[in-house]
Amino acid sequence: SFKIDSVGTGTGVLGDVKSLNTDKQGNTYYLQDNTRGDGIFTYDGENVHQRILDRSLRQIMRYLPGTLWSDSDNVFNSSYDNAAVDAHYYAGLVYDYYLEKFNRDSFDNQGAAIKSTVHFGRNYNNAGWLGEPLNQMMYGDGDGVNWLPFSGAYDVIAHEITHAVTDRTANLLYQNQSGAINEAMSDIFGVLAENWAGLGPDWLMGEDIYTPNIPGDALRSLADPTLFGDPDHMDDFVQLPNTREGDWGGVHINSGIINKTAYLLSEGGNHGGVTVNGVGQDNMGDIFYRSLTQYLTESSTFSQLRSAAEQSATDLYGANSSAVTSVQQAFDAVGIN
Ligand SMILES: O=C(O)[C@H](CCc1ccccc1)CC1(C(=O)N[C@@H](Cc2c[nH]c3ccccc23)C(=O)O)CCCC1
Ligand SMILES: [Ca+2]
Ligand SMILES: [Ca+2]
Ligand SMILES: [Zn+2]
Repeated sequence: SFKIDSVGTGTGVLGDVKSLNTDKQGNTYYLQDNTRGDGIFTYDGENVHQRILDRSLRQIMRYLPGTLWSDSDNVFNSSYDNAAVDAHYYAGLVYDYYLEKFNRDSFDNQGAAIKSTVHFGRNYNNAGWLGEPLNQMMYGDGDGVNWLPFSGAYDVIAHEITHAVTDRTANLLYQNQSGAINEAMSDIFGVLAENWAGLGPDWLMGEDIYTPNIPGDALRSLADPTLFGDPDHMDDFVQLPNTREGDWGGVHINSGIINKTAYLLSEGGNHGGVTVNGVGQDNMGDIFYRSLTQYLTESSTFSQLRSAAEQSATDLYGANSSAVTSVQQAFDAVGIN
């Protein structure tokens, strides 16, 4: 069927109203945004997680992506709609971020369709990027106490889409130091994208969907990872087994060291006995984006990230630029040589 672009409105997880690019087919409106790349598609998982017996990816694949979200009047204002509204709207904003800031057309730089499944599971307290062969995001509803529906946070959606960018570029192995860099890249561009959209500025991850009854906390902090129990220096690198229980060698924990590095490079500060002269968010983002897309590989270590960032800063600003010095200061400050 040929596409008819329409514009609807919807209410997000936090009760905010926003306009949505939809697709009109007959008298039905779908959460299909035809204005960006090969499209942005949002699906109803219909609580698939509860229907999967063994929770295996093979089982999940039988049910995902679910049903393309449809509505009869192009007004998505029921509570069941909230998670879909934000998944759809924020995915479009993340597409715009990568296109405007890095001239990257979707996560594969070839306009790949961006697909999200919400209502992946009632009380399912997580979200994620499901790589090959699904190549889509999924969002749990959260338990309502510790978590709201995960698509309600722009930085979470930018985090997940950045996993897709990483998969198509450095393809950093999701374990140990390469996995912690993978995680940090998603947190860093999650925060930068949110600040770019004017929905911050903060250096926190997931604050909009984390513990709705407790203000001011978050899943992670890039400015001070230790606020939520993550390390901010190599002296505190956490050795964990490369298992699910060990968070694949602590990828969501040791990412704090790289997150802190990015924060210091951007904002400057004194840490680990070192003074860092900040270069600002845009320049930090350019240095980390160039590292991710031009120099890092599957097995890159923290030390190789330092080399990649120094080379990227040299490429962008010159060998004797203050930016190169700032990169060296930032990595010195967290003890990465
Ligand atoms: O993308 C990621 O890194 C996380 C996806 C984890 C995942 C991996 C493989 C299959 C399924 C899910 C999801 C997010 C995450 O950081 N999850 C952490 C923290 C977390 C979320 N829900 C939890 C429940 C219990 C404990 C920890 C958590 C984790 O999975 O560790 C990213 C932003 C918010 C949720
Ligand atoms: Ca945030
Ligand atoms: Ca909270
Ligand atoms: Zn992640």
